[in-house]
Amino acid sequence: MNPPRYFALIPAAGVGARMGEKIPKQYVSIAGKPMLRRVLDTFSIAESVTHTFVVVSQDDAYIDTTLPVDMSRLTVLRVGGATRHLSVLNGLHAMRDQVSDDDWILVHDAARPGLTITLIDTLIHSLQDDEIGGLLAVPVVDTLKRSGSGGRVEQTVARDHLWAAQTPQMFRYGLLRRALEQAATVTDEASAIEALGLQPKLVEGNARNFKVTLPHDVALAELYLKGLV
Ligand SMILES: Nc1ccn([C@@H]2O[C@H](COP(=O)(O)OP(=O)(O)OP(=O)(O)O)[C@@H](O)[C@H]2O)c(=O)n1
Ligand SMILES: C[C@](O)(CO)[C@H](O)COP(=O)(O)O
Repeated sequence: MNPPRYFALIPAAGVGARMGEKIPKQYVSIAGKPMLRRVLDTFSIAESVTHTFVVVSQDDAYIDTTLPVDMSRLTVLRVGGATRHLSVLNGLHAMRDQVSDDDWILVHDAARPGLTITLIDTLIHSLQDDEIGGLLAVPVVDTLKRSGSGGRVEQTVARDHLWAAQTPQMFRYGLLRRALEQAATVTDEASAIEALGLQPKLVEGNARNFKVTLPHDVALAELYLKGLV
């Protein structure tokens, strides 16, 4: 039997509504390069990753000018869906002829340009012998409040054992596809795996791998990418 391989799957079919830019946020330039291109460049130098698939929307007008010259380990899939969940699932269906059920899939948001090779390697080394798979995440450090009516605190939520999920989230192709096909809409891959009664492993990530979501996040991402923090 062939050893399992590692593939990256990048959902990049969102519109970036919360960012409020004229272009989808994955194409917004951070420290001189579109976010999505940064992510593609990082995976291109990850030696353990065999191939990267990027999912964009059917009418994406920006991807062609964002791609690197060397496309030998990169495929664009124009199969984006209405939600991140559907974009990932459509991507998994579209790549099915090129992967085996036992291959590992690393799903990573295009909106997390701070990912490093070290984080990819840490994730792979932590999970390569795992039965289920898992995800990068960081322990929650702030005290958490649940809001009630009128913007007032209804409850303080104990933060013990709470982690904020990042990506990549790494699961075997067959299991991940089945989980996403069966789940109600989920906001990450791990939730779909949990819905099968399984417990993904938490692997400590890094603050620099945060999700660029709001306009002011761009300045912080630039500081990380320029090595200023
Ligand atoms: N229908 C969708 C929605 C999101 N994504 C991708 O999923 C990742 C995380 O999503 P998010 O940060 O929420 O991006 P947007 O959905 O674009 O942002 P917003 O919710 O502000 O519109 C991004 O790389 C985004 O492009 C996707 O592939 N397909
Ligand atoms: C997958 C994710 O980045 C983990 O934190 C997050 O759930 C994506 O959420 P979004 O609402 O699609 O940005």
